[in-house]
Amino acid sequence: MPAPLPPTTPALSRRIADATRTGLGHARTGLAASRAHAGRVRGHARDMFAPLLHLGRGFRREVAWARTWWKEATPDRRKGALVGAVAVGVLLYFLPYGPLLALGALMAGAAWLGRDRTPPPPPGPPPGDNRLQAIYNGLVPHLADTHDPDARFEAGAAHSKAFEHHEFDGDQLTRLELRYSPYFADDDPEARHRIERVIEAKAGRAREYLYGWDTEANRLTVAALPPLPGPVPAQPYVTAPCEIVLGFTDPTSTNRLIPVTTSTAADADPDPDGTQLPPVVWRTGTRTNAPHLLAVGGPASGKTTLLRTIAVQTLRDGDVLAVDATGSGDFACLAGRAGVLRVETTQNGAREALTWLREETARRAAAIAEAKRSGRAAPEDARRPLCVLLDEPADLADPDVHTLLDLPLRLGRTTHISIVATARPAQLDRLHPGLLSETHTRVALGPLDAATRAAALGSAPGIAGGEGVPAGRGYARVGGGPVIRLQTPYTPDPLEDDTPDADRARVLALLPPVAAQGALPVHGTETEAAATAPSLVKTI
Ligand SMILES: Nc1ncnc2c1ncn2[C@@H]1O[C@H](COP(=O)(O)OP(=O)(O)OP(=O)(O)O)[C@@H](O)[C@H]1O
Repeated sequence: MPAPLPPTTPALSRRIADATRTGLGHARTGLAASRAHAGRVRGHARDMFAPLLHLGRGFRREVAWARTWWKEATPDRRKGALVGAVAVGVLLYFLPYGPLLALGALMAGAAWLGRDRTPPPPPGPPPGDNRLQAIYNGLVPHLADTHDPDARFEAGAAHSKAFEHHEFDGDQLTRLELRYSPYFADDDPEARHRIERVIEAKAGRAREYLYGWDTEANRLTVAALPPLPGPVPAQPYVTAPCEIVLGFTDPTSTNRLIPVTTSTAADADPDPDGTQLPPVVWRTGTRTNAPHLLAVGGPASGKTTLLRTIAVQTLRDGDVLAVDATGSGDFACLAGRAGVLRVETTQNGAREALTWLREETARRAAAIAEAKRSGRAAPEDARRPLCVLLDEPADLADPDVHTLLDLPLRLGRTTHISIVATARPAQLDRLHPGLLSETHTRVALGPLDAATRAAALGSAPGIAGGEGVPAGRGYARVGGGPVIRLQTPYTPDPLEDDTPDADRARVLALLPPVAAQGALPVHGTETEAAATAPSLVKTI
């Protein structure tokens, strides 16, 4: 009698189940490996015997052809063929190498007949065709027009009806030229924006596109823009006096290149030799028609970093007055440096600084006018570049403070005074009208909607798309020129804890030394501001 099986416990059942699972897994893996091996052997055998298989197929076809001919031939033709075959056989028998020649002919015929006769697959649609058709279909609701004599956009039509030229890089659309109905309202920004959004949605939102609207020829050219170089670390730039590098742009947007070092603290492979990049240069002083600048961007879009970039460049041959209406102390690194007249962070301090600025403008204007009257060169202290940094001046509560800016804004060019202001998009409505009308150099940073970007730049950029715009990336419009892309340099606050050491050292090396007469403090309170107010006017 067989011994009774021991009772199964839950642990034992689990072990049995695990063992079964492991066994099954091994069996499955083994089976898959043997299948793969068999497949490989089959493949090798097929390659090795390919000529024989080819000939065999040819012989079969020869036999099949002969059989069909025999079946379909009339008795007379069969007889004729038999006689002919016997005659040829006899002839070959007596001919030197005759049988060998016959065998060769038979094999040549088999080789010919055994060739692969499967027709090549019909050519598929050209690469990117589906994408182009998707763009076309997306545009039909916006561009279909029953009045269009050429009916270029119609539901169900092929994209070639309207798309005249396209270029792809792999499966990425890089260029598209299309024609649209002459009745399309191509001068309406809203209508244009709708078309651009459809194209971006279907061609890929990750890249930026340059739109060229030729309203005379009813033609739209879309060009995908390559990514701009990443942030360039703060460094001294090769520029003329009164030239400020705001950042870098596309090579097609400027005809100038300057040498720069592109490696940052995070780079494992430093780049001591540098490279040449196309700069966005803003000119201040008398030879410009746009001595004032307004930078617009949302929170943490890089506005203050841009102001620091401008400050360190101005301090090479000019003075800086910084008014931080946000009170965040982002310009503390400038305080007390040679050439930095004052760093203000309070409302009272801002009023005093701007009052001094108005008086300084009047003094410079009078000195320059007097010098001109008497036929002398303007005195040095009336010509020294002065850059006034106003971080978010819309936060200055006292409306009278803003009017103090009117004179410096108006006389900035002749008195070598430049005002650089920043604003958040929501502050644009509250900004002093003078700041809007006199700042002809504009910068828009970070992600902004199309309408805000156009309002900030004073003109629609003609470039759209590109998701997730990082801090320091945006657009610039210098002196009413075209809107161009901009990547600002990375000039972080050296006093911030999280600034990498190499970047901190780089920015500190660019700043002038602490002034001999003693550092001016960053005023945290209005009392401190009042206490230091007399030292505001710098004696030159
Ligand atoms: N060009 C740049 N390259 C790399 N990082 C940058 C660049 N510009 C700014 N940043 C980073 O983005 C963050 C925000 O920058 P910043 O303080 O200048 O923005 P902001 O617009 O002044 O912000 P807020 O309006 O909140 O004061 C910082 O960490 C800064 O280091």
